Amino acid sequence: MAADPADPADPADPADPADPADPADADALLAAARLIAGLPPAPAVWCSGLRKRYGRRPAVADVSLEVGRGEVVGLLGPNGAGKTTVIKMLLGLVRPDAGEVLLLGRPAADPAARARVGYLPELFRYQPWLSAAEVLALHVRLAGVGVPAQEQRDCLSLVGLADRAGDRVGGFSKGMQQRLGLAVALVARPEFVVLDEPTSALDPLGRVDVRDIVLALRSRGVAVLLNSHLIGEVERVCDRVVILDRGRVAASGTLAELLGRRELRLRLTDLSPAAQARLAATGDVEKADDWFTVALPADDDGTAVPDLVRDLVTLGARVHAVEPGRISLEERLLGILRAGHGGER
Ligand SMILES: Nc1ncnc2c1ncn2[C@@H]1O[C@H](COP(=O)(O)OP(=O)(O)OP(=O)(O)O)[C@@H](O)[C@H]1O
Repeated sequence: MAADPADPADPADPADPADPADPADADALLAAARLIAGLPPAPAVWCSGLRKRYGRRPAVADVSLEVGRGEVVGLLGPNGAGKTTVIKMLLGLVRPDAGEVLLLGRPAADPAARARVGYLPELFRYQPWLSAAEVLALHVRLAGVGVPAQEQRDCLSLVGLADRAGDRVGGFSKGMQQRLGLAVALVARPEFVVLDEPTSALDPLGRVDVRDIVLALRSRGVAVLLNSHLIGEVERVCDRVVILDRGRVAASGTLAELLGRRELRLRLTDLSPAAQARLAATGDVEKADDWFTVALPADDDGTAVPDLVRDLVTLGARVHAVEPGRISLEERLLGILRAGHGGER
């Protein structure tokens, strides 16, 4: 007989709650609890199909991404690409028009999730009448976390503000305010840290400090989402990169995936016109003395290099050296953005 979901006594009724006093239900509850405890923790953040429009202008057209626990992900893209808007939607600060977000496995607006997130916004101003130490203490209270005073002082030392703890924030330089913002993002022992342009006002030493801080966070299993125009910074610290362009994900992947073995350097002599044409047919070629750098096709299935070398030799070229070249993230980023704009930028 089919189960009757309307019958409260029917065990198949999904609305009939488990009774912990019933040994069968208690065993099932225990098994479910063990199953859940054994699951890996939810990603630091996950989103799918995010969209946001301001008036008639789409700021974010369709963005899906994930930051795993202990992972450092870089967000790159030109001005106005939608990076800050995505960040704000991930943190429940801007309501998406469409799409879903899970922050540490919970809805983005859930205070329990937000209390475990550290955020350095792109634009911020702290209360100018408070001292740096008071600003930190205030944020610790807002996060509802007990952080001892010594740990708060350590946090100010970490960002290089130990000797300015008692000074009013109103008298801080831009870089010092940014350092304080970083301390605020870190002080409540977050599991996920979002840094929106954390080094825009920092001197070179400050930038190195931020890099070290991000790497230290990762080594403690803290996930980081880093939005920065400093591509070298992203390249040095990020495990993965998401490139946004006009509100969409233009590319994403690990640095190895994005940069890959997409170029080949060859030292060649006795290059006939036919061999030169064969080289040019592979991809863009740059020449410096006897060295040729050729871009490999993005869809290379592993045959491009052996086929090229075989053909060059057949066409009479002398092949002295063949080595993989690695383009920089900056070159890759520009290539992706130019391709997306039909080469008009
Ligand atoms: N509050 C807002 N009201 C109206 N338009 C907005 C608002 N916030 C963002 N936008 C628009 O949304 C688009 C994306 O902006 P966003 O700040 O997310 O870009 P971004 O990639 O962070 O840029 P940048 O690198 O310059 O900081 C832009 O066209 C911007 O003008």
